[in-house]
Amino acid sequence: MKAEVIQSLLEKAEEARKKSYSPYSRYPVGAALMAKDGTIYAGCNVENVSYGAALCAERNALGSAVADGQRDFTAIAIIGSHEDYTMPCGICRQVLSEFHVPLIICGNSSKDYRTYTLEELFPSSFRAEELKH
Ligand SMILES: O=c1ccn([C@H]2C[C@H](O)[C@@H](CO)O2)c(=O)[nH]1
Repeated sequence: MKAEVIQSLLEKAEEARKKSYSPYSRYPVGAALMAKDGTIYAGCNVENVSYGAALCAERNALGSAVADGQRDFTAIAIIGSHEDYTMPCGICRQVLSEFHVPLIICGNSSKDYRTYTLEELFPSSFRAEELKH
């Protein structure tokens, strides 16, 4: 993926991060998911007084994209902390795996990031084919 495209995803993730509702953890996260047609869907974490009801930025971005009819994606960028690279949680890895989001860009600012393949972050995943066994 071209550096300029990664840059624009990180910028969108950073914008969404500013809208995070995270009064309990005080850890705002933003995500930006690119569909194969180039459309970008943003999401932020939305927490709840019942802590377990919190929704992560990545899953909110994916939900918006799917509701808009998207099923094929090229990459997702995530920004949480500005001190460290923000890695997706286990549940988000499972959900990204469902839609085969192939590239995960973990940023700590719009300029500094690391990229991982889905396979690197979520190897040997549980697959739909297994339900047929
Ligand atoms: O990849 C991540 C990791 C954490 N969070 C959120 C969940 C919770 O609101 C806060 C602290 O865990 O960060 C995300 O949105 N994405």
